[in-house]
Amino acid sequence: MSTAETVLELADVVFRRQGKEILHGVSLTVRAGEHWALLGPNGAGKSTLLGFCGALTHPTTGTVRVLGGTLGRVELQALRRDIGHVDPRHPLRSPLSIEDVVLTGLTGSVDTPPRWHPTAEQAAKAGELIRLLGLGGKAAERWPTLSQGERGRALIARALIGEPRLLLLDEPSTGLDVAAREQLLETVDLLTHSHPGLASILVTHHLEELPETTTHALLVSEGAVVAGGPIDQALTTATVSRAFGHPIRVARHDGRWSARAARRGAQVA
Ligand SMILES: Nc1ncnc2c1ncn2[C@@H]1O[C@H](COP(=O)(O)OP(=O)(O)OP(=O)(O)O)[C@@H](O)[C@H]1O
Repeated sequence: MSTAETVLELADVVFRRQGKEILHGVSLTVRAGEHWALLGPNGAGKSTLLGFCGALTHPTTGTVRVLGGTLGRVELQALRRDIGHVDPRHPLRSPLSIEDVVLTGLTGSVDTPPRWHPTAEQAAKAGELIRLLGLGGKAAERWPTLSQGERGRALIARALIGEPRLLLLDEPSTGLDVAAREQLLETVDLLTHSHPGLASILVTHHLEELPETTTHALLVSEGAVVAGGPIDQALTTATVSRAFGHPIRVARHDGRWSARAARRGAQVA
């Protein structure tokens, strides 16, 4: 078992809303340096789980410890500063430049607060991250003119500028064409070298959207865990077929995952 520091711990988490039990006792431990995929069909409970990981929601019962603080006992705002949350539905309306968007990661706001100016050090850090995320030379380009892929990478830089210990990526490849998706995945893979202690959780419906550096997976269905742990054990033809309620053949080539329907007559292991 890894001795790396525990970044996130969900213990027997139950979540009820409007008389309906949405999560039925989910447990998960994420340690520094681990890169988790959170996978499951529509309505499985992935976004609800990510809400706990991001210190946004409290469980009905069970405990959630994020970065050493137990939800319900610590100030959520303080915890959130150490969590980088990449939301593809980032609600930006004004024409900020990439540099400005990245700097809003320091103020925790969508727009630049009035009269706020970065220090030289903060501006240099933003520039460094913009280059790391493959947007060098585009720092002054404005949000409305950016492609989906560029926005996605800018949001990762925004999430990283506060030097978080936990990075949450909510369906980061949604809406990207194949080249933009591949660039984004390559960028995520690079983070294992540039930010070695960082832990991450990436939500997706598609195995093809998993970065090669994903180390662990949690497969959920109907509010319960189907499989969880090191990725090679968690993602198999049997577990993925069970989670998605359909015979699906899972394969891994050159570090990348794929899933396709098992054809009638073919045996599913
Ligand atoms: N606040 C709420 N009140 C009532 N039901 C809710 C609430 N939040 C989520 N749900 C329900 O809980 C279930 C899980 O939702 P969740 O959004 O976590 O699933 P998901 O796996 O992220 O789905 P998708 O892949 O479609 O985004 C769904 O049936 C959803 O309708």
